[in-house]
Amino acid sequence: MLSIRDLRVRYGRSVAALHGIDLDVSPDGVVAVLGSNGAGKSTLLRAISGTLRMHRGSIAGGDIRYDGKPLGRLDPAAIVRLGVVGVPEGRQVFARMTVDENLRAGGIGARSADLRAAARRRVHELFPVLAERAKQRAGLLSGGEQQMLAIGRALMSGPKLLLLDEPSLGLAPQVVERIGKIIREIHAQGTAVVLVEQNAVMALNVADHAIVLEVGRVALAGTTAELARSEDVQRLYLGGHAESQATADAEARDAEIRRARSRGLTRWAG
Ligand SMILES: Nc1ncnc2c1ncn2[C@@H]1O[C@H](COP(=O)(O)OP(=O)(O)OP(=O)(O)O)[C@@H](O)[C@H]1O
Repeated sequence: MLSIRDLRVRYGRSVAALHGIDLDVSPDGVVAVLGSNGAGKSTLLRAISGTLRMHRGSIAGGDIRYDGKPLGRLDPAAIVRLGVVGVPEGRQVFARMTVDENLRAGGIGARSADLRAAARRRVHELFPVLAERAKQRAGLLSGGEQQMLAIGRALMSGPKLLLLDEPSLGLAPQVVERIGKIIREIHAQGTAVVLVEQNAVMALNVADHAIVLEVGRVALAGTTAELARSEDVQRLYLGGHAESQATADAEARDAEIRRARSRGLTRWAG
C-alpha cells in the first residue's frame, strides 16, 4: 500500500534529517515508528503527507508510492483525497471552533454528503464524547479529548492510511491506553496506520510492525514482538519500565472500568 525507498530529507544545507529510509506498510498494517527526539520521525510523516514543502529549505529525494502512485509531486490535499490522512503532533484543533465545526473541517476527503454523514456517525461511535460535546468550543476540551477530536477530524476524510504523530504526547497513562485501544479499533475497521511514538510501550502494544529511527536512519526493523525482545529496544526505549508500565497500565484500566461502571457505562470496560 505504502512503499518508501531511499527517502532522504534535508532542511537547508546544514540539517540532514533522513539518510535513506525504506518502509513498507500493508493495507492491514499498523506500523510504529520509534525513536528519540530529533531522530526524524515527524520528518518521515511530513514527507508522506506532502507537508514537508511547507518547511522552509526542505529538500527530499527518493521514492514514496501509495498504491503504486508517486506522492512526491502531490500537494497535501491531493494526498488526503487519495486516502492518506495525517494527525499532526500537538493535536492542533481549531480552539475557537466547536467540536462539530472541527469535524466538518476534516471532511474534505469525503466525496459526498452521505459519506460525510457516515464518517461523522463512525467518529461519534468511536468517540462518544465528541457527540456529547458537539456544540462546545474545542479549546475547552481536555488534552485527551482534543487528541480524540484531532483523530476524529482525520477520520472524517475516510482515510485508508492514517498517519499519527505522537498521539500519546502529554496525556495521562489511562488516556494513552484508551487512545491505543481506539487506534486498534480504527485498524480493525479497515484503516492502516503509521504510528509515530516516543512512548515505545504504547506503540509496541498497538502496532504489529515497527522501525526504530536513530539520527535519520533505520536502526532496527521487525515485528513488534521481535523488537520488544530486542536488547537494544529494551535498554533504550523500554528501559526496564516495561514491567512497571504494564502494571501501571493494568491498574489504570481497572480504575477506568470502576469509574465507567459507576457512571453506568460499559463501553470502555473491555
Ligand atoms: N523545519 C525544520 N527546519 C530545520 N530543521 C528541522 C526542521 N524540522 C526538523 N528539523 C531537524 O530535523 C531533524 C529531525 O527532526 P524531526 O522533527 O523529524 O524529529 P522527531 O524524531 O520527530 O523528533 P521529535 O520527537 O522531537 O518531534 C532534527 O535534527 C530537527 O532539529
